[in-house]
Amino acid sequence: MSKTLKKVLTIAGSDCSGGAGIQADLKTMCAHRVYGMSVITSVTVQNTQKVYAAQDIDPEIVTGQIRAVYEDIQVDAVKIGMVSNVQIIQAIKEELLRQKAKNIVLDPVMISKSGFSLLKEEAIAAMSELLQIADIVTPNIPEAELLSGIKIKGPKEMERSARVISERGAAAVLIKGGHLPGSALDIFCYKGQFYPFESPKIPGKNTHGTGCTLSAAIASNLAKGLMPVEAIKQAKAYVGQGIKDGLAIGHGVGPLGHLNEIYRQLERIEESR
Ligand SMILES: Nc1ncnc2c1ncn2[C@@H]1O[C@H](COP(=O)(O)OP(=O)(O)OP(=O)(O)O)[C@@H](O)[C@H]1O
Ligand SMILES: Cc1ncc(COP(=O)(O)O)c(N)n1
Repeated sequence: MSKTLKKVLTIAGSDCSGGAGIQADLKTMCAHRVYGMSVITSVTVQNTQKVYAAQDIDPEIVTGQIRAVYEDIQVDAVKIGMVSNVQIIQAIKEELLRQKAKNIVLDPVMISKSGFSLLKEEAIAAMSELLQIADIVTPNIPEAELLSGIKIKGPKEMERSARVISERGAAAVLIKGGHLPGSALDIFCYKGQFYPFESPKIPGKNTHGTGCTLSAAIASNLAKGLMPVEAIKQAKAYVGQGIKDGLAIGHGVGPLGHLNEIYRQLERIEESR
């Protein structure tokens, strides 16, 4: 089992309430049956209602965590989430280059759903450093606007914005449309082509960590050998199911239901005994 088990690393911030960040990523990896590992960049103080504070980890400790993992374990894919500041961005870039990391999915996290800045203002420009090493970058609408300088109102601007972000060095760009009215339309720009992924918007308030979950699912699928378009298609379906299975936990924007399919399977096995 351990010989075929794929290993996936998340480099992200901790969400003590379990809905986003490292915690969402590890649950996603678990549900994808890959071995999850984590490098923590920042410890946030948050719940489903609000982010109260964040304590960034020393960049040397971030480097040390990445090195400790890569020196000992073969990593099949890596997802990068909240990176907080310029020094941490540089530390991640240098170490991932040194380790010749492959299958890098970058979720350029900037602002939480509750409006807290998870990336220092001066670090927004430095995000382009990470674009250059990413195989797939997954900005939401406000992040794509900041990275490309294009105001996005619909699919046309999503495509233009994706092209600009590609020109800035990202190998492939998935613009997530969860913040736009209408359906949940994401557009993937890959090797000069556009691939739309559209699904009905699921009503409800369980969308805490949708972006974290999507990027962790894409990384897990890449680790398992899926090609980018299929990896994204399956990851989007996983997020949709997670929103539908959303858990009534907390008083604000609640978490996705990650392992419900596995729980359902276990229940069926128990019932058939
Ligand atoms: N209500 C919804 N129903 C179905 N899919 C959704 C819904 N909201 C978001 N999605 C999908 O979830 C994924 C993440 O999109 P979103 O735009 O919410 O990212 P994000 O803003 O980075 O997330 P987060 O706020 O967690 O950081 C996309 O594939 C998007 O289409
Ligand atoms: C550590 C961490 N990483 C990412 C998010 C974004 O998720 P959301 O936009 O759903 O608040 C978050 N809230 N916390």
